[in-house]
Amino acid sequence: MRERLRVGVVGAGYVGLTSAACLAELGHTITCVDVDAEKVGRLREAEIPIHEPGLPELVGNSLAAGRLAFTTEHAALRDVDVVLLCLPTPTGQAGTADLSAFDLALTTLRDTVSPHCVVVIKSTVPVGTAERAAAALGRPVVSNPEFLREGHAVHDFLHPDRIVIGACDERAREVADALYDGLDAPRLHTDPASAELAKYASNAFLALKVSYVNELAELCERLGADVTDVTGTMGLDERIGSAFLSPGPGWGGSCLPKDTRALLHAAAEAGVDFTVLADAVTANARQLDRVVAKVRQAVTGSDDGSLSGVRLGLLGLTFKAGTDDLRESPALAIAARLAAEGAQLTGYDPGVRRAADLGEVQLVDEPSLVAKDAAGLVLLTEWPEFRELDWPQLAQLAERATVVDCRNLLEPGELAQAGFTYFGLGRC
Ligand SMILES: NC(=O)c1ccc[n+]([C@@H]2O[C@H](COP(=O)([O-])OP(=O)(O)OC[C@H]3O[C@@H](n4cnc5c(N)ncnc54)[C@H](O)[C@@H]3O)[C@@H](O)[C@H]2O)c1
Ligand SMILES: O=c1ccn([C@@H]2O[C@H](COP(=O)(O)OP(=O)(O)O[C@H]3O[C@H](CO)[C@@H](O)[C@H](O)[C@H]3O)[C@@H](O)[C@H]2O)c(=O)[nH]1
Repeated sequence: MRERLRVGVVGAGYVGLTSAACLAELGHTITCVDVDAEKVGRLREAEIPIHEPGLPELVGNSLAAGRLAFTTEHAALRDVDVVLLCLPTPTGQAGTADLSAFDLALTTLRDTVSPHCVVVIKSTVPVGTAERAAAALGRPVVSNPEFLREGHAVHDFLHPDRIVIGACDERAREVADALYDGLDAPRLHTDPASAELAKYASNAFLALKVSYVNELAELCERLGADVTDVTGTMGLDERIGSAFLSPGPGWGGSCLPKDTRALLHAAAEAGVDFTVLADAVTANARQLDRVVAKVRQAVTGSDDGSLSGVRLGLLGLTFKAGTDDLRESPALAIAARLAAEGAQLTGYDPGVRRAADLGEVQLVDEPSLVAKDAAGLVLLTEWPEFRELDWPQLAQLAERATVVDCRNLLEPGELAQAGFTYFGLGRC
């Protein structure tokens, strides 16, 4: 018999909302608290503020079944068996994780939850946070980091590669374990510090992989090799694996940049010179310059040509395909650099409907408007639908039919047939 728990979820963002909906699907009863009253109002109507496949259906079903409720009142957590902390931990001073929202929630919980309630941290937090929280709350606190990817959040939560539970206390560990009854995934039981570090170590390793492949792509260009064939060969080695070997405009999003900064900060504080990670971060910043240099060369035909007044169309603004998240998007960082050089930018992204924080980019709602009179198109996000665009028509609309494909998404031969001069990354 599976244990049904009364679960409190604090924070209704990508992690909190996904956890709440999926745990309700597993049969638990969920009360989800968020300080954002507007968000809570929309969630009560099953209006989902983020783009995550499957999430609207899960939230709608569980709301209707009475297994999921949203509130702004932390007091609603008085009788829950377990509380999941899903609060934001953005970059703070000098690269550390800013724990102010997290600490505020702890203060509120201290006076709210029952003495038997088990507290579980799902936010990504520095090593030692669970121990500090345990002292503040006067009870054991479990570290149970989340590994879901944006755009695949529901799938990743319900089919995780692993579930990590870091606990010092046996009962707390058992309660945290029971949350996931019904999921078929390897479980790793460890101490809170190891669980906390495992999360940062995983994200930092993913960042390393992409920085490696981005620099490799440049080497391929210089040596006349094709990066797709090089990484294709590497990826067939099980020790390397084929994931995270696609060159791009740089890694971004709400997690990899902030988590690498936080881990570097923690390493420095601990007196560890984490050079390989520091270099991966530097390489990622350099990748933005590489892309700008490539666009300049493609559009002006010279390494020092001026982009002033040049009209460029951007395809993709989010940090990757399948999400509406613009946080730390390399596409927007590249746009800012191009705009600083005087380029006039229009942008289209199937995930971005409102003109929010787009800097100098004028958002248009169809790709043909991006191509119209453009001196070049820059593909920055790997939305699959960009492959299916009417490229011959876009070539007609553009002032000059040039495309810089920063995701190696398009078929160079097809683009040439459509009339485009094509530039990819690391392709000969
Ligand atoms: N986004 C991801 O893909 C992802 C994946 C794994 C782990 N994480 C980690 O999970 C944590 C949360 O990330 P996220 O992307 O879900 O954040 P988010 O910004 O999408 O959501 C955080 C939510 O917490 C709410 N909030 C802030 N203070 C609160 C308080 N005192 N009480 C109640 N609610 C409060 C905010 O209003 C917001 O709705 C971070 O530590 C992040 O690093 C994120
Ligand atoms: O081959 C690749 C793979 C990824 N990226 C880029 O790397 C960034 C990160 O991508 P991804 O990891 O899919 O994004 P997130 O949804 O932020 O997920 C990461 O960050 C989450 C928050 O911590 C973790 O839970 C996930 O496991 C971890 O993959 C994006 O800019 C991608 O475009 C590439 O350029 N090439």
